[in-house]
This record gives sequence, C-alpha cells and structure tokens, in this order.
Amino acid sequence: MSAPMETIKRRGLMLVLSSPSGAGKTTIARRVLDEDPGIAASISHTTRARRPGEVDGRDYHFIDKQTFTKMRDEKAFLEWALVFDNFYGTTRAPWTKTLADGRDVLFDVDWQGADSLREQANDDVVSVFVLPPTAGALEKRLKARAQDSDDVVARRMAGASNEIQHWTAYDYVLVNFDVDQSVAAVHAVLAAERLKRTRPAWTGSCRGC
Ligand SMILES: Nc1ncnc2c1ncn2[C@@H]1O[C@H](COP(=O)(O)OP(=O)(O)OP(=O)(O)O)[C@@H](O)[C@H]1O
Ligand SMILES: Nc1nc2c(ncn2[C@@H]2O[C@H](COP(=O)(O)O)[C@@H](O)[C@H]2O)c(=O)[nH]1
Repeated sequence: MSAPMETIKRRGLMLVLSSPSGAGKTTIARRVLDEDPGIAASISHTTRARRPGEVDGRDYHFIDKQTFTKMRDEKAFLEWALVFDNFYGTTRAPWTKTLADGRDVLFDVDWQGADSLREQANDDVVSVFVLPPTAGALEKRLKARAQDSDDVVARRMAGASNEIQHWTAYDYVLVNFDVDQSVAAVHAVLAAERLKRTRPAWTGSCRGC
C-alpha cells in the first residue's frame, strides 16, 4: 500500500441549497447545520429588511444599498444577485481556508448564485434543489410563515416557476414533503459526497509506509 488512510486529507465541499421562496430550504438548512458539526453556514449580506425574529449576523448581515454597492464594487462578493428587488451576496472571505482545512460550507442562494458558484468552483460544489410538493403547498407555506405582506407573497409565488425552471442544473433534487425526511436526505447526500473518490486530496507525506 503506497499511502495509508491516515495520510488522506479531504477537501471541504460547498453544499448549495436553492428552491423557490417558501419551499423550506432555510428550515432544512438550519437543522442540518445544528445536527452536523462538520458544516458551517455562509451568512449572506442582504439589503432586504429584517423579518421579525431574524438576527443580524445569524440569519443575514443586514446592510443598506449604499454599503452593498460599495462592497460589490470592491469585489467583496464571491457572487451576488438581485432577488425580488433586494440585493443578496456571498462574501469571499474565509471560505478558501475553510475548504482547504476540510470543513464543508452550506450556501443558501438562488439559482443565479448557484450558477455563479459552479462557474467559480465547480469541483467543490454539490447542489441540491428543494421543490415544494405542489404550488398550493408553496403558497400555504409562504402564508403560514406570516412574515411577508400579501404583495410580497404574491411576487414570490409569481417568481416560483422561474426559479423551478433551473432545477435541472442541480446534482440532487428533493421534494420537501416532510422536514425530517428532507433533512435526512441532505445528511445522506453529505455522507455520500464526503466519501467520493474524487474528493480527497493527498497530503503528500506518507507516514509509516
Ligand atoms: N415540509 C414542510 N411542511 C410544512 N411546512 C414546511 C415544511 N418545510 C418548511 N415549512 C414551512 O414553510 C415556511 C417556509 O419555509 P422556509 O422559510 O424554510 O423557506 P425558504 O425556502 O427558505 O424560503 P426563502 O427562499 O423565502 O428564504 C416556514 O414557515 C416553514 O416552517
Ligand atoms: N444569489 C444569492 N441568493 C441569495 C443569497 N442569500 C439568500 N439568497 C436567496 O434569496 C432568496 C430570498 O431569500 P429571503 O431570505 O429574502 O426569503 C432565496 O432564494 C435565497 O436563497 C445570496 O447570498 N446570494
């Protein structure tokens, strides 16, 4: 054997979750992050107003348009997009080191963000598209969340089919009937992807062989 198992160092992966607004990806993401210490969250910056219960620095970094534009012009974002009239962006900051250290990172971004991350880091990206069971269920969830005005819910429903059109670009697709089952499915994706032959990087030093 030319290289014993302990010399294998796995590179971290970028788990990208997308869905039409309200399908449940934030709910699933929070559970996965709570239950798996091996994955960290990318906290996006946004110009959207904070919803009741959202915490700055935990759910998002809430910033004004001027600050967002300045950060964008200074190339602070790995990717950014305009979604439902608000800007959202993923900062470049520490992900390079996190991935090199073998830690995984979860990105909750729309299809534009997913495309951009694939363009820049295709080998590291594992993408999962979350579908609602039906359009009716999606509307019910958006309304039950009770955090957006009727107008905003209507705009998000109107944008759902555009978002859904992009599901074929994703590695995995799951229909979020039940949160527990969906969380288990994402854990299964992570477990399999972490074992992929193509993912480990050799450290180069062969101790004891
Ligand atoms: N499987 C499910 N069954 C019923 N309700 C669900 C399910 N999954 C999530 N929900 C509920 O649906 C609502 C929307 O979920 P969530 O905020 O996670 O959606 P999202 O996809 O992250 O939306 P957005 O893109 O707008 O951030 C929440 O009230 C959540 O509790
Ligand atoms: N391209 C990006 N999309 C992002 C980012 N952060 C969140 N999002 C997406 O925006 C919509 C709306 O989110 P909401 O919290 O206002 O409901 C949703 O699809 C998110 O996935 C980002 O940094 N880049």
